[in-house]
Order: sequence, then structure tokens, then C-alpha cells
Amino acid sequence: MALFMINRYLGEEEDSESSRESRSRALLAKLQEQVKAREQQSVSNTADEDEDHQGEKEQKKRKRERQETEGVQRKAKKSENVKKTNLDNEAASSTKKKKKHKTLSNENESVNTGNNDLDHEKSVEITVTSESDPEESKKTEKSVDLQIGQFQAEAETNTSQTAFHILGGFKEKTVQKVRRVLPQWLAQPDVIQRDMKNNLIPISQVPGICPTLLKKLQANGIQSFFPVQAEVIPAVLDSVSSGLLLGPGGYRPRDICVSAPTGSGKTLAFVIPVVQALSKRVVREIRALAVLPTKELAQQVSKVFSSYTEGSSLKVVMIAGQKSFAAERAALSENRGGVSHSLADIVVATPGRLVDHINKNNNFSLHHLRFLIIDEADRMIDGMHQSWLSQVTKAVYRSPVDTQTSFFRRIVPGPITVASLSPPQIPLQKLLFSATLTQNPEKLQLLDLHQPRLFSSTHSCSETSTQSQDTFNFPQGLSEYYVSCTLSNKPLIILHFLLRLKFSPALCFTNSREGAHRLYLLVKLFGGVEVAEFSSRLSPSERQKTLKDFEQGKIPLLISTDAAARGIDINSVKCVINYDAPQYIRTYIHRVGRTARAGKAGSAFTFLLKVQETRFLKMVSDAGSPGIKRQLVQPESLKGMEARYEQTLAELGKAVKEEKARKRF
Ligand SMILES: Nc1ncnc2c1ncn2[C@@H]1O[C@H](COP(=O)(O)OP(=O)(O)OP(=O)(O)O)[C@@H](O)[C@H]1O
Repeated sequence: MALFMINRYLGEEEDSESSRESRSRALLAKLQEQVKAREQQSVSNTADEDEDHQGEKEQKKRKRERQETEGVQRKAKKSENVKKTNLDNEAASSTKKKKKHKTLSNENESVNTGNNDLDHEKSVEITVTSESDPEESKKTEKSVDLQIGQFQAEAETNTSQTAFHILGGFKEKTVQKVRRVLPQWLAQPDVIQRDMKNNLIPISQVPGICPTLLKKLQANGIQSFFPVQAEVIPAVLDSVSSGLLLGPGGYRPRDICVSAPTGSGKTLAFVIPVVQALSKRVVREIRALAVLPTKELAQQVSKVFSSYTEGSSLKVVMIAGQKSFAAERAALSENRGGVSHSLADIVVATPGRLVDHINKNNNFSLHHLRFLIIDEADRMIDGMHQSWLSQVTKAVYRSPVDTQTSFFRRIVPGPITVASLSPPQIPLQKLLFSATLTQNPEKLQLLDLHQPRLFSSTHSCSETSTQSQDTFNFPQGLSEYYVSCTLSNKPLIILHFLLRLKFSPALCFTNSREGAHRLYLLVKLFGGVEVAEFSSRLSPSERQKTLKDFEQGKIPLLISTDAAARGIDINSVKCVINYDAPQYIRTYIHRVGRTARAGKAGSAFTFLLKVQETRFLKMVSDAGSPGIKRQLVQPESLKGMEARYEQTLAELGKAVKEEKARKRF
């Protein structure tokens, strides 16, 4: 039994056969009327639109639009074929139906014609009539043709409406390579000869150096100047030819930038002329300030300054945080009769401590500063976030508290006029040094250089150079190698290098201090070689002692982070090992530059995992390396060490655990 009953009104003639027939006839008549009406409507529409279209066609002569219209027409024809096929099928089925039921039926069918060019769809309605009636059939065909014609016309009209130009377009264009155009001073530097050995200049041939300094140079074993020194020393001396108060011809001297390979002697290139220039000063004031990125480098440079000022009245003071702030303050100035007097002529500083003294030490005056030396300049630019340079500049041009005691006026330099030149001004000259000086004008702009003059041994930086990457010069005596390795055999290879191939003294670099420490523990536990680590894990005094021991040959292997990658000058280093491949070319250049210094020979090995090889080798060759060769390590050569190595790994695990536990308590 049905749960629900639906009552429908079926009409009065519900069951009558005759009424059904008459209803069919009435329906057919109605449909035929509709066909006729539609036919008439189609004819009038098509005629109108054809006219419009003709008019438009004449106006539109652009090729692209015509092509689009043709495309639409092609598609419409295609759809016509589809319709005709459907028409045949439907007609056949209609005939069958007619034979069976002797009734006429009309069927409407819609065919969708996709038009991708116009990005819209146009549906065409086709009226299909039985084929048995030739007249009706003709009418139907005509109707179909007319409807297709109408569709075409509509499509063309729509094409003209939607044929707009897409700004930006989607066509792929090959972008032209932008040619790098460097400012003239960067594009045309004063060239420093790369070949150090064949371009040595006897020290007596460089003009302007006083006999005392010449004697000191000889006493330090220096008979000839390296090319960078022979070029830069006279240039700096020339800028002080009119004394400390004026530049050449009364003008402000040009700032000097020096880009020369690691170990090429850049330190003496600024130490000698600065000491020479200041040796004639009367009153002691801070006249030279050298800024370096690390304590160790500041110490190294301070040592060189001290060795060439020894026996003179010039005093060098280092402010790099090696001593307490109070001790540094006491070394910088003293109070006599209520007036502060400087105890330093040359200050060597790290940026952090320098800023501390500028802000917290009232007696620290840079009012007489003549030379600002920025060593490892590219690194110092990167560290500009500390804004140390702007603080130095402010301190230099800050009016002294007591203007009465100051004989000279010092104002921030502006345009050169007669009025601006009339009072004596101490010019501030910047001297920049680096093995990897950036050519990025935006970065260099941060230094606010005055008519800079570049000394460079990199010849590839021509004005027409399209190269976007900086190229550098590598030390002449350097041989570069790479070693293909896996993560598991890396430590074994380093042990093989040291124990069997006797590659020592060796400086080995890792990318992290944890990595350096683990490798240090591993080599120590394996035994057979004295090893030390150098990283921020150690205190400054421990680091100092470690470097000294390494320099004296007490430690043949030093495992370090990039803390020792820049500037550190240890002449005895025969071999540099990049246990972890450096990510940046500048890091690589500074690391490998710890060997092959001062024209000597040295080797650098970089351990590369398979995935690192392509990128790393490209990076090195793009930077201008003369060639990096593959160093093969046969698996058999590691065999004898494997058992001991496995045992050492187990010991290392324990040692690391113990260290962690110790840290917790
Ligand atoms: N004219 C010279 N004759 C012999 N040795 C020199 C001469 N000039 C410098 N040296 C020595 O060359 C070594 C490298 O010099 P220096 O440290 O100045 O190089 P650098 O160009 O500053 O290197 P880096 O870019 O790595 O800092 C030092 O040990 C230095 O004593």
C-alpha cells in the first residue's frame, strides 16, 4: 500500500483515444506556426546583422581582427557539419517513429559550439523536422542555414566588440641583457701588477720615504716593495705633500680604494705613508683611525703600526675590547691642568668599541682626524648597520666644546667656493682596502667617498664589461683543488691528508662552530696529530694563545670557523682545507688566501659532496679562478684507518654526551 497518494488533474478526455489524436494534431499545428514565426524573425535579424557586419568589415582593416573573424567562421562551419550529422540521425529516427506511430514529432536540440578565441560559448538551436515531408525538410534546412548565418553574424559582431588589445600581453619576449655600466673611477682603475715576483720595487726607489722608515723596513727584512705598495704609498704621500692641513693645491684630497689579492701586502701600503705623514706633526691628537672587523685583525694591524712607530714620538692605541673600557680610556687621553690631552696619534679599533668611545668617552676626540683607514672594506660596508661610519663622521665634524682652544675650524665639506676654502680645514681622507672590494656602487655610496681613486689588480672590470658578477684576483702561488667526498668519508680524508700525506701546517675551515668543535674532538680522539680549534667558543685570550701556538708550529692543524678566514696573517700556513665548502665566493677567497701569501706557494683543498660540485665549481670559475683541479683520493688509501675511525666515532658520541651533561649543571 502506498504511503502517499498524489492526486493529479488529468483532464476531461483522459482516456479517450480520439482526443489524444486531436491533441497531437493541435500540438503539431502549434509547432509549425512557431517554426514559421521563427523563420521570419531569423530572416529579418540576419538581414540586419549582415548589413551591420558589412559596414563594420569595411571599417575594420586590421589583419588580426579579420583573422579572428575568420576563425569564428571556421568554427561555425564546423558546428554546422555537426548539426547536419545530428540532423540526419534525428531525421532517420523520426522516420522510424513516424512509421510506428504515424505521428510527426519535432525535436529540438542544442549544440554547443566552443569558441575559445573569443573566450565565450555560443549555443545554436536547431529545429529539426521530419524528413518525410519534403517541404518541411526544405524549410528545416533553410532554417538551419539561416540560424547558422545568424550565428556567424553574431559571432562576427561579438568579435569586433571583444577585439581589444591586451596590455602587457602574454607573449614571451627575450629580455635584453642589461649592460653594466660602472662609474669611471671603478671602470678605469690604476692597475696594480699581478705578478708580484717580477714587479718588486727596491724600497729606496719609492720617493718620499724618510731614512728612519727605510731603515725600519730593512730591519724587518723588507728590501723591495710589492706592486700594491709601490703604487699606493706614493699616492697617499702625494695627498699630504702640502702638509696635514691641506690637500694638494689647497683642495680636499681624493679618497683611495685598493683592491688587491690576499697576502699582497696591503697593510704596509697604508702603514708606511700614514706613519711618514704623521711623523711631522707637532701636537699629539688622534690623526689616524684604522677600523677592522675583528679583535684579532685589529691586534695584527696595531702590531704593524707599533713596529714602524717604535722609537718615534708617535703613539698607537688599540680599542678593540681586549682591555676594559676604563683601561682603553686611560690609554687614549689624560687630564693635565683640567684639560684633556690625547695620548694617541693612531687608533686601531673595532667598530663596536669605537662607537662606545665616541658616545661614552667625553675625552675621545676625532676633531683632528686626517686619515680614516677601513681595512676589509667590503666586510665593513656589510656591517654598516651598526652605523659606525656616520657616528665617526659626526664626531669628526662636531664642534669642540671649547671653540677658543681650537685654532682650526672644521665643518662638513660642501661645494668648493673661495669662502669655503679660505679658513684652514683639516681634510678627512678615507683609505679603503680589501681583497674583495665590492664594485656595487650602491654599497660604495654608503661610504660617501670624495672623488675616489681606485687601485686594482683586477683587469676584467672594464667599462664595457657585461659581467654582473665581480671577478677577483687570486694569489699567484695558490694551487686550488677539490676533493669529491661523502659525508661519511670526509673525516677520514682529512686524517689521511694529515697523517699520511703530511699536509701541515694546515688551516681547516668549517661552516659552524659546532662543526669545528666536533671535528676537533674527532681528530683529537683519533690521535696522531696535535690539533686545536679556533672559534667564538674560546675567550679572546684563548684565541690569541691558539693563534700564537699555531704560528710557532706547535699545532700542525687548526680547525676554525670563518673567524680566522679574513686578514689573519700566518706565513707558515702551507695548506688550507675547506672541510665544509663555503657558500659565498668572498668567503672562499679569504679562506684560501690564508696560504700562498707574500708571493709564496700554497695549496687549498675544498671537500665537495656530489650535490655541491656543479654550483661550487661554477662559482669559483666565474670569480676568475685560474683553475681548480680534482684531487683523487683512492678508497684503498683510507682502508687502514677505518677500524680505528669506527671506534673513534663511538668515543666521540660519548664525549659529546658528557659535554652536554656538563653544560646542564
Ligand atoms: N714588501 C714586502 N716584502 C716582503 N714581505 C712583505 C712585504 N710586504 C708585506 N710583506 C708580508 O706579506 C704578508 C702579507 O701581508 P699583508 O698581511 O699586508 O697582506 P694583505 O694584502 O693585507 O692580505 P689580506 O688581504 O689577507 O689581509 C705579511 O706577512 C707581510 O709581512
